[in-house]
Amino acid sequence: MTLHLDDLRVRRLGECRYDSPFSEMLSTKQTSPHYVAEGDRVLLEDTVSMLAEHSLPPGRVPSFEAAGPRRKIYFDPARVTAGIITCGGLCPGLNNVIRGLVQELTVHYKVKRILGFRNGLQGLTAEHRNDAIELTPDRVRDIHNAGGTILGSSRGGQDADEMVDSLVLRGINILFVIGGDGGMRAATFLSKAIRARGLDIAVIGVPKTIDNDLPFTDQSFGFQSAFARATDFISSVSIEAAASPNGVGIVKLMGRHSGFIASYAALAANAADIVLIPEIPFALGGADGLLAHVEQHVRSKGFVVIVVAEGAGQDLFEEHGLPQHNGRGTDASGNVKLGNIGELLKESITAHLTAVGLAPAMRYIDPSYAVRSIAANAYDSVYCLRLAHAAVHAAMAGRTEAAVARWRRRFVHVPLSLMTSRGNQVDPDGDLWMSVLETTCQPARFGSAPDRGELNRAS
Ligand SMILES: Nc1ncnc2c1ncn2[C@@H]1O[C@H](COP(=O)(O)OP(=O)(O)O)[C@@H](O)[C@H]1O
Ligand SMILES: O=P(O)(O)OC[C@H]1O[C@](O)(COP(=O)(O)O)[C@@H](O)[C@@H]1O
Ligand SMILES: [Mg+2]
Repeated sequence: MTLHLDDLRVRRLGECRYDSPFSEMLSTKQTSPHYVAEGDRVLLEDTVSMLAEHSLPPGRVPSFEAAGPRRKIYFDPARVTAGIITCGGLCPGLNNVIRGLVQELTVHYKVKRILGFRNGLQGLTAEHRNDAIELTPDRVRDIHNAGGTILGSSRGGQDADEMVDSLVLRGINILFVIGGDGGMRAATFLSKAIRARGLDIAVIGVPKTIDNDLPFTDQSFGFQSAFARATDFISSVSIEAAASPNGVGIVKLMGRHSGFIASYAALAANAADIVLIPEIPFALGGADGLLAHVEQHVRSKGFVVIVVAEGAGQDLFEEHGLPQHNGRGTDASGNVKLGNIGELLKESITAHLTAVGLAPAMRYIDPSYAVRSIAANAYDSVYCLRLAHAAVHAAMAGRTEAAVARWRRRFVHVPLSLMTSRGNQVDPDGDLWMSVLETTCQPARFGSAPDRGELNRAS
């Protein structure tokens, strides 16, 4: 997809006429590698060859608006009521973002009223709009020490007009939506309804997901904490598998469409023989299939350790007429329910090894919720705080229908239309997957699984 400068423009509610409380602090700042003045931009691409391909003057090269405080702001802070919602699956750092938003809004911008809507979009329905809680620095002081979200979260759609009514009735001028791909779509959907009514309400997304499946962000917050936790489970399973005759260790990790957690955790633990991710199809049977490789590991090394992302091998259920293992259908948010690949591997590996006289000691764990419900680690805590700062600056400067993200290590504003334009997946031809292959020594393909080109042509 070729992006042009116009695709990267962020919508503004209007001219910034108020002095920012940061204007004094900013008056001495020059544009520098660490501070970008209004008007300067962060490049979309960062290699000379990619830039050269455009053959465009510097002012037309695709670039993002840099995040950060402006000297002039759009909203009069004294009249602002801000709202915050968290939606979708849990992710380490949700409370850190809430805390960062509340602190930045109150301490620096002196915003007096912040409402936390309960349980995701549900909190914006007529039934629940009055359940919102007042968020103050006192209320959020210690919340970053705990996982989860003090506001609660949910899946499932709500009526856009009813949600906009709630924003109007509760006097909201700025809404922060902390959510994943679904949450960013919901923010877009809400923004459109707000725009259709000509309302002066800014909507800013803070992208969250342990799957790291959102585009235009180097890594989503919480991802580091989540894969670090997942690493512990891989280490435990590998110790168990190694200590048992014909040991088979399987760890199933989250990752609906993207195998980032599986790949990073496997690299960090450096104990997996096989990593299976949604981006790379694989075959179970046949001379080069997964089962033959598992058998080979057990025969030569005595045990095998497999890390599998939940979205891997979904084509196997139908292809082999295998039971769906709770798959099929969609959840309340419209996400496809997946077949349980962990159970499928456990059953087929047990059957295969037993049939060849290597009855296995199976050590299978699915630590999914244990991985995503923890508090943010130190790295993510910093990241969440800085994203929260960027989100507040963006909203106060009248940006809307945008998300804040870190892109090529700089904080930027990304139009929601781009955030929801595609997913982010492990590139089978990229350096991350190459590192996985180098570490595990697994083959590039298990069996005669169709290559990606064939799959794309078929769909
Ligand atoms: N296309 C959409 N339009 C409006 N709301 C959506 C859309 N997609 C998802 N949502 C809502 O956004 C919320 C979060 O989505 P979900 O997929 O559950 O989690 P996540 O934000 O983590 O991806 C849910 O309440 C869901 O109903
Ligand atoms: O059981 P739940 O709550 O529906 O969540 C399961 C999903 O949540 C995730 O952890 C994260 O998904 P979202 O970021 O889209 O919420 C997925 O990896 C997983 O498929
Ligand atoms: Mg999602």
